[in-house]
Amino acid sequence: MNFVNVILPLSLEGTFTYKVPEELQNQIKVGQRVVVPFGGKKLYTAIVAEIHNKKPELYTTKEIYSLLEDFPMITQNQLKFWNWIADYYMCSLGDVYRNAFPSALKLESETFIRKSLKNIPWEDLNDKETFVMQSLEVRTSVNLKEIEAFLAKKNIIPVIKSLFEKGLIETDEQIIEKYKPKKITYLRLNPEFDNSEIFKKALTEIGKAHKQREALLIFIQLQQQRTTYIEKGELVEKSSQSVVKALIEKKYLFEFQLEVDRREEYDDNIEDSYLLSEKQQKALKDIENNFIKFETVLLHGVTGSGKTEIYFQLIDKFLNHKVNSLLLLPEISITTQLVGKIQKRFGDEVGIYHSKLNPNERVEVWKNTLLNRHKIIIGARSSIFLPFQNLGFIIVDEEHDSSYKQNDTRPFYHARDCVQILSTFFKSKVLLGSATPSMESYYNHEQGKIGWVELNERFGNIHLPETEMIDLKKPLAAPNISYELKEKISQCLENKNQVILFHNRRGFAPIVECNECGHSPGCPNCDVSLTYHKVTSTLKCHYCGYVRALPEVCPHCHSHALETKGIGTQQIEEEINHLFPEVRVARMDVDTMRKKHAYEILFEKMSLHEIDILIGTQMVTKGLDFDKVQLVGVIRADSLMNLPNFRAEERAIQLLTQVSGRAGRRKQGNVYIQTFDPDNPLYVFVRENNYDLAKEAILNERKEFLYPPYYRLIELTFKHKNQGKAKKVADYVGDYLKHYIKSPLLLGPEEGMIPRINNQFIYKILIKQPSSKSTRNIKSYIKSALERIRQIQAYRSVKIEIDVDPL
Ligand SMILES: Nc1ncnc2c1ncn2[C@@H]1O[C@H](COP(=O)(O)OP(=O)(O)OP(=O)(O)O)[C@@H](O)[C@H]1O
Ligand SMILES: [Zn+2]
Repeated sequence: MNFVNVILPLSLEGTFTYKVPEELQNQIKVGQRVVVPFGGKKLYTAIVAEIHNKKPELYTTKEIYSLLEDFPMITQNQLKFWNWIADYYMCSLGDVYRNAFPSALKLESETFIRKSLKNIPWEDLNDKETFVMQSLEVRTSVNLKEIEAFLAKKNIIPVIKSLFEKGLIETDEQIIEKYKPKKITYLRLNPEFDNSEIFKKALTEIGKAHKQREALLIFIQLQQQRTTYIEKGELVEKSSQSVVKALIEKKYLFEFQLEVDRREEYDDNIEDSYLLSEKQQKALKDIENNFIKFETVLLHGVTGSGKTEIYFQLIDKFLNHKVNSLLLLPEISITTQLVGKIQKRFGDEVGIYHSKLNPNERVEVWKNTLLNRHKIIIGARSSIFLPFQNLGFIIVDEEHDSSYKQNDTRPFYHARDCVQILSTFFKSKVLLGSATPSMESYYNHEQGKIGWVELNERFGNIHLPETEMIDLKKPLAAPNISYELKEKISQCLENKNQVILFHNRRGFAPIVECNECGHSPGCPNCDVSLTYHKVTSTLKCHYCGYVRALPEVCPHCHSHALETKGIGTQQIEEEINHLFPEVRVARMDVDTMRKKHAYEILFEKMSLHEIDILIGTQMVTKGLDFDKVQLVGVIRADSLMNLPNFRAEERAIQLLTQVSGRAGRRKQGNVYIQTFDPDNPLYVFVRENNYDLAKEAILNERKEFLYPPYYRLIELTFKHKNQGKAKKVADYVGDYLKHYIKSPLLLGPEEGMIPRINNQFIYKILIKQPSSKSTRNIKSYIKSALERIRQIQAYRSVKIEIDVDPL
């Protein structure tokens, strides 16, 4: 067994073979981290995927440099899971590795150079070479990135090469471990002082240094009281930095360091579980019965029905059988109320994993999971990648939520769907929960693949809120607030209750337009209009981040007739402040929630009733559970329906149902939906709380127009800064695929909905396939089309992304 195949953190197909040096042969295991050279002098951290003795015939193998630890960081199950993801989502194993593994554990290679021992013949060097050698006079070693500061990038390699050939420098690869364990400094007494004679003598030697003597006595006292080590910080606090330093210098005390967990211990009281209501009890029983027959069960429980409590009791039952659980939540909910609730119940058994953790905290949760220290993991979508031990139960809360799909970096996976595979490795049970289940889950239920449990009553037998439509064509109290809504808000506030208002656009106004010439300032990098942010008096692009000051005159015709069109949350806030000057208003959107702990502060204020009206984007629709929210208002429902996406209606109904669900969770509440089109049949479903009927309508349409869940989609995106090139490659692939896939199932290539983002022109191809069929063939056609593209030099620079099951 002297070869290994490893996974490199690169977007390259397959694994790579290396030779194992003799001294490592007995130590190497699958799943371990190793350092390997790749592509010239670069070093990477790779993961061992396979150990074998098949010597590659076509090339000579390089050797592994070193092992990073003597145990596997990746489990066998994870390797299987990574392979499945790479295969299904059509990306490389390296893409999965890069995304699934904590960044702090992936070492980075940087080439360093240092001076050799040879004398420097300064007069023979050209000025570029002189620069480099001078920098090495002041520092022993410099990396190539730093040289970019004084030499043009393209010159660096030739200059370094020449100095190298002259024997003046040596290159030197250094690996930088990014993960820094947290260390605490402790103190101990000089062991010689165990002998009381020596100790007495030492005390006299301290002489007049009273403070030192005092500190030493405090230390001894502490040590007698404790079974643990004494932290240096504690003694410093009781005495002073300089005194402790002196004691260490005089060798009365010795310092030493230990690694500790960054995870803070939960030291509050543990709460008992609640008594379930009759309905909850029944739902729980139904779920358990369904698990006898099905691996996956969906709990369809209306908003406020107490699904969380049912999750906890199931987790508890699994825990009693020594089985671990994973609770997945949409990204936003993770920073909110549920985390506190689960910690109150399960204390230190819980590990939390999400994107707001810093890299070191991520490593710790990873290691603790590997060591089976967390019996329960609560996390956002990326937590499916943790090295689980003994995972027996997985819950996907709000399973319909689109944040389970990763859409910014490869792999473009959907956590809910991946969980179905993950569970087969562990033979675990999966519970999906939602008040507004996805069409995919309905379909799976129809197909007999998953069990289904209904919980159609709110906890405490409280009625779901009463919903009314308000016609925006009637006179208005403010540009976007009807008299009726204003009146209802006043009443709600008079009764000392709280209000949530939902609008799906952030900023002040999506468009600034000139009334003279019709010009609307757009983003220079993208084909979109800039959004006006009044607070900062700027125009921002929500796609690439471009920002400019609001121009005083029209950039096109120089008139002063610039006006804002459309509305954003900032504008609603302004109108509300104007209508209710005495009232405490807060806004919740990406712009206000950027700071760390912004959510916690806002939720605290909401629970303490220090906020009367909360205005926000989609963020306010998810999971919030505040006793005093009696009124929910939707500013403009039409803007949800009119999005050009086949999922627009499904999403609109889900959003309206979810946001309505924030109202009246302790006592029946009210929902007011403002719209220009109150007769739209979709609103009937929302008003009557009839999600089942809505789902029928949506599913019929999906079937007719060949969309999910009846058809699977694969979307190809072509991007290039040269429009012609992007189009050419898209056409080439389209023509190739036409041989195998016929018209209604192959759409495009066509321009992206936004034809240019961040200076990249975009073309798209959409492929459909009946869900009953495997996508294997389609995927192989796509692969061979892309292989052909890679053969053509001129086309290689076009970026091609494959999105399997796009949302
Ligand atoms: N058995 C119980 N005893 C006491 N309180 C309960 C019980 N079950 C639920 N509750 C309370 O009822 C409220 C609603 O429950 P929960 O937040 O779990 O609803 P949900 O089904 O998750 O709703 P949503 O889908 O709207 O998020 C919570 O404040 C919860 O603490
Ligand atoms: Zn832009």
